Amino acid sequence: MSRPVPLLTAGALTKAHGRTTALRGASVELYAGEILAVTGASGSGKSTLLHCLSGIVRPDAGSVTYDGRRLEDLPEKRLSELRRTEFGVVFQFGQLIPELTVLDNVALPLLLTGTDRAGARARAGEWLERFGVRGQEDLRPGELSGGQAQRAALARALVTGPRVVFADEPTGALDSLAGEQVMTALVHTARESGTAVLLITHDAQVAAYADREVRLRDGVVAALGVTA
Ligand SMILES: Nc1ncnc2c1ncn2[C@@H]1O[C@H](COP(=O)(O)OP(=O)(O)OP(=O)(O)O)[C@@H](O)[C@H]1O
Repeated sequence: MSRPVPLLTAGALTKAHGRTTALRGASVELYAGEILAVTGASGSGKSTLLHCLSGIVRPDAGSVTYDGRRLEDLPEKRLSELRRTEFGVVFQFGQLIPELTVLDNVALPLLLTGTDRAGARARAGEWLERFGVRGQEDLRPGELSGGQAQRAALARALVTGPRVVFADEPTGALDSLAGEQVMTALVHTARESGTAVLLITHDAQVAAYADREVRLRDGVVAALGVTA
């Protein structure tokens, strides 16, 4: 049987932030529908790798290929469009927009991709319900618990039906019960919709939700292993 083609590939990425070199030739492959954990010590380059893979940051050298397209060859406008339609992102602190209601936060990515307001709000409501955030649609994010806010952030990341979700320490600010609820919701929905997840974590319990794990050490991928 021929090997499947990765959906997203980082090839020998290097990236420096001023005088600090965060990535020194990191290579990784993400396959369609898989959940890949990227682990490693603080400062090993995990977030920088995620930013390069998701097209938020351009690497100094090396290549990122998504579905046959090299991100570095895309003009900024095409790259933004691709990020809006194909990628979803969740950070450690959900980064919901504080001035908008929870419902409008989740509806926003749909509005940005051309869905009409009524349709976007209806779909956002369905996704919030799916993530167990009920009856809080009209609150501001600051009025939610940490776990509810992260589940709303997941709804926002998944509402457009992306093929890849990038999750940077999505449970890092939560207690273990809320963290488990967030991970269960993320894994369940990703499996159901065939969405690939690149999950950054330093927590072995969180990494255990993944199909596969890669470990970064000093900006390179140090080891490959199967966790499940
Ligand atoms: N914007 C920046 N400006 C300067 N240095 C940075 C910047 N972002 C990251 N770095 C440095 O690059 C290195 C890698 O950082 P990165 O955030 O990618 O690692 P990480 O593994 O995600 O760390 P953590 O687990 O602590 O979030 C670190 O030494 C960090 O201090």
